[in-house]
Amino acid sequence: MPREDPLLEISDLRTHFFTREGTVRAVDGVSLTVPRGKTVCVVGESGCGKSVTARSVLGLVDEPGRIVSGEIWWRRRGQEPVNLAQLGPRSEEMRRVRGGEISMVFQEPMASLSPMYTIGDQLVEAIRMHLPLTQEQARERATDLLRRAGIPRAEERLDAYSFQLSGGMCQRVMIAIALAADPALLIADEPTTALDVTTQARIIDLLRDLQAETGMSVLFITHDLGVVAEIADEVVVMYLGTVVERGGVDEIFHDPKHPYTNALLGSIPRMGAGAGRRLATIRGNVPHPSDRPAGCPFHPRCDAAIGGVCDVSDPPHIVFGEARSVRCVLHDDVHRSSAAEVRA
Ligand SMILES: Nc1ncnc2c1ncn2[C@@H]1O[C@H](COP(=O)(O)OP(=O)(O)OP(=O)(O)O)[C@@H](O)[C@H]1O
Repeated sequence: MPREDPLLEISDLRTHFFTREGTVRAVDGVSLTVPRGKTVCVVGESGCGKSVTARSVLGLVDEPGRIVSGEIWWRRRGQEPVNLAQLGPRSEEMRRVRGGEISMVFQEPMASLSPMYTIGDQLVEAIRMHLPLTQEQARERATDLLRRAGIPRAEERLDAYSFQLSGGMCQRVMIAIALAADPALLIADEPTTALDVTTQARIIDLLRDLQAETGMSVLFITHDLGVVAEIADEVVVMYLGTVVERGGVDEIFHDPKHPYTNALLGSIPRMGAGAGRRLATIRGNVPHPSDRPAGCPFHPRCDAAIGGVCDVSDPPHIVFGEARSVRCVLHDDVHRSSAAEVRA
């Protein structure tokens, strides 16, 4: 079956940090696709390289990091594709893409807004940076965007400062700013992590509604599979700088193939699971990327690991379909039989 139209295609991306202590391979061979009009969730524990992947797309990798190889194809309709990995972070083309065609919402809404300027000033500036509108037209658009982001008394709020608003309201303002230029792709990096549970749910609903209304694509980064179930069309599971499994949201939840995906699913609270029942946690911690285990990076924490195989060889990449793949020896006939020999 031909794959849906890709808007963003990341291929074998490597983003490393060259620190005094050594090279941190934060993103080490990531490939993923965001189809037009779909929501793709990138999930994994803290430190797996989710944020660095997202920041690489927009040329926002902090010093001493840089993209060392790979491609990030941005495919605007009717235009030649652009490899964002090759654009200078401050180049004119990257500035046009960043905030205009692709925009990003971060985890800490309070920290992203300036306390020195009103919400309206910041929103109008974002609009005018990308659209040829007069001050008055931009202010009208700003009111409309705040309304669409679910902010009551939008016109009054234009004159408020961020410190006068709650965290949830600030995140709605950030979402309004992100939508200022009608982006084709919204990257949301843990946008609800800093908010209380009720506000989290409202923000997720808002993003889902806005996605349906505008038809934009969303790349949503989270460590929370509960959120993934709410919002994703496709899921990318990351572990220690690599993609270990990809699939449609139902495939990931009902037919997980990687032991890491299984372990993440085991740690989601379930309705009716019984009060006081302990949640399964994944034993051990994600190692630091500069201390990557040999073989499969997950093997020291994996209950299904095969000695002499998983701790020695890189896991094979098994492809089941265009958007369905896993990196694990358990799903490879050739490797499985050699593993059986090792065990015999
Ligand atoms: N400026 C930096 N210098 C050195 N290492 C860095 C830098 N920024 C990130 N890293 C390392 O890159 C790795 C991946 O970080 P990243 O923030 O992408 O993880 P993540 O999966 O998004 O986790 P979280 O959910 O905690 O944000 C981590 O080990 C982190 O320590």
